[in-house]
Amino acid sequence: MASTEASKSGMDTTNKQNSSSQNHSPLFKRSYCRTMSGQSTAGIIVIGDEILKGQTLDTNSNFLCKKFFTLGVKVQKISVICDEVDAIADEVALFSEKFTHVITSGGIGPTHDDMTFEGVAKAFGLKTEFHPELVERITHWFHTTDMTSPEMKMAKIPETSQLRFGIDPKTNKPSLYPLVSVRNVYLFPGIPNLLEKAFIMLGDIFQNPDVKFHTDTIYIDRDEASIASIITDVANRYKEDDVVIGSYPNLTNSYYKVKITIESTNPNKIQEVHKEMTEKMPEGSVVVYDLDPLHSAVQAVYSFMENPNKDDQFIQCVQAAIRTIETALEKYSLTDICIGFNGGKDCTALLHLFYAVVKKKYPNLDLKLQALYIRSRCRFPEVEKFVQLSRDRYNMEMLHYDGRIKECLETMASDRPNIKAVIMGTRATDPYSAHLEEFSMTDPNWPQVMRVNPMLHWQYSHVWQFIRQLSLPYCSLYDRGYTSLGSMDNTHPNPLLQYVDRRGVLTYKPAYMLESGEHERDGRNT
Ligand SMILES: Cc1cc2nc3c(=O)[nH]c(=O)nc-3n(C[C@H](O)[C@H](O)[C@H](O)COP(=O)(O)OP(=O)(O)OC[C@H]3O[C@@H](n4cnc5c(N)ncnc54)[C@H](O)[C@@H]3O)c2cc1C
Ligand SMILES: NC(=O)C1=CN([C@@H]2O[C@H](COP(=O)(O)OP(=O)(O)OC[C@H]3O[C@@H](n4cnc5c(N)ncnc54)[C@H](O)[C@@H]3O)[C@@H](O)[C@H]2O)C=CC1
Ligand SMILES: [Co+2]
Ligand SMILES: [K+]
Ligand SMILES: [Mg+2]
Repeated sequence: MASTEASKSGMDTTNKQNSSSQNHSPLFKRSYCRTMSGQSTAGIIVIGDEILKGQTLDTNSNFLCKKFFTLGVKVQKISVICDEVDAIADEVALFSEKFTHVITSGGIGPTHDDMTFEGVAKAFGLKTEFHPELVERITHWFHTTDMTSPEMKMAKIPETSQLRFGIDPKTNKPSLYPLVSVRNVYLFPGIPNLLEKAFIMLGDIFQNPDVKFHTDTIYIDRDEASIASIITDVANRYKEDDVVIGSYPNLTNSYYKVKITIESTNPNKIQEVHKEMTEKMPEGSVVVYDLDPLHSAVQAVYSFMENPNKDDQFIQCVQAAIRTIETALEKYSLTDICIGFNGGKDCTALLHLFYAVVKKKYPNLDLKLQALYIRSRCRFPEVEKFVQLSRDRYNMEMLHYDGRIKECLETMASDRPNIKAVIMGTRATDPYSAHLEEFSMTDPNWPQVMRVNPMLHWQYSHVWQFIRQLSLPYCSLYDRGYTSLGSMDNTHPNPLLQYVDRRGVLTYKPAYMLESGEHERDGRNT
């Protein structure tokens, strides 16, 4: 079976062989995007009428780009083409020339519109033929020996194809269905979870064993235009080195406006560029930002416990909050307790504390945290959205109720009698909260649950210090001058944060810039 391409297709092997072997060397110069020496490149061809008709959103190419990035392979181009033999042949021939690896997604199934095998064969001037091993599998699988059946069509692949069976990580056995490749072209099925499974099993064949890629990220809290010359200047100085610098503005993140990425095969180079770039940036513009604060939640939260600084009020408050939550978890099991989460800043800080203390106490927990969310009428859509995002981020089971808090608690008492305690972000400066303690039952004329208030003595500034120090996401309204959230008809941005920006537009500073915490409710009519 394994015949060399030359004899089969009678092609002039010299220049074909050289050129194809030549373009296998990752060093060839005509690549589109900058690559580092030794770096392999890839091209992705998404095949499917359904994509071009907008009926199916292409997720395969994004999945493949993420995977290739971690493998250190530089994806240079993605193209989406229709299920047509000539379109496939042309694109595959071009990509096979230009890139180290070519991935096709789609069109290898049994239906009439699956033409990828014919297309790839045509790209290399090959015929398709029944591959004995695939015939045998398909016969056995679909119980058919009819060579004209649609199923058997999947066994008709380009001559000289290679079959690759990965090891299924779940069963640790060879995968049932092989991946077909022809030269440097790998033909994946279009169905996302089949493509993803196949790639996860086989992706290592694309890894450059001898080159390791390092990436580093710098976050800047200035708009990109104001620092573009610095970035360009540094990038030019390292143009000839094995360094690729990227700049990515982000208009919605609460912590940074530009993310700078530095990629290189040489870790020392990365250090050098990092140092030079950060030194050249404006004073105070480089921010420490944690992309995934949940990942480091336990370590970050419990590092406060090790902080010996006895007279730092903020540290004391955080330590006290951790201890109160730990005590609550001694008294109540996770089914007895829930967190009152209404998307506000206080319970945003509280949720992270609660999450970290629970994770420390129950490291292998797969239980969802229970959260109570009583929705007031005409609530802000931004709050609603943030509550959903937080639910997913912290894997919470939301107990939703609509209406007045007291009634909702009554309803909860009957349909969730297991809830005995609610952890809340109440602070003593909240209305009617001065008398509260860390553990205070609800008032006698209220449904009886234990209110747990770990943040009772936190000041307004402590809440923001905690949130921002840990890069916690928070409701976007707080970046627009809202300092305390009620419903839309009784809340507006805090007048104390108001200012006129350089274009003469009236804007508001973010909530964390409010100096005097006692004015936190100046934006509330009630
Ligand atoms: C579980 C619970 C028990 C209560 N018990 C009493 C009581 O016994 N006597 C009494 O007079 N008042 C009680 N209240 C009402 C409370 O005193 C406040 O009026 C109410 O929490 C709104 O506080 P706030 O406007 O300061 O908002 P926040 O400052 O946002 O409230 C502080 C914390 O309460 C929790 N919380 C507030 N509103 C909600 C909500 N809609 N959904 C989920 N969690 C929320 C959050 O954890 C929040 O961090 C209770 C409220 C709750 C949620
Ligand atoms: N198990 C396996 O690994 C293999 C299975 N097959 C068979 O082939 C058929 C499916 O393979 P193909 O014909 O290649 O699929 P296809 O090209 O027919 O696409 C199938 C469906 O996958 C989705 N899809 C396609 N491209 C996508 C993209 N880029 N992003 C997101 N979604 C996308 C679309 O919903 C499309 O209708 C099935 O019948 C399967 O049994 C064939 C080979 C391998
Ligand atoms: Co198909
Ligand atoms: K199809
Ligand atoms: Mg298709």
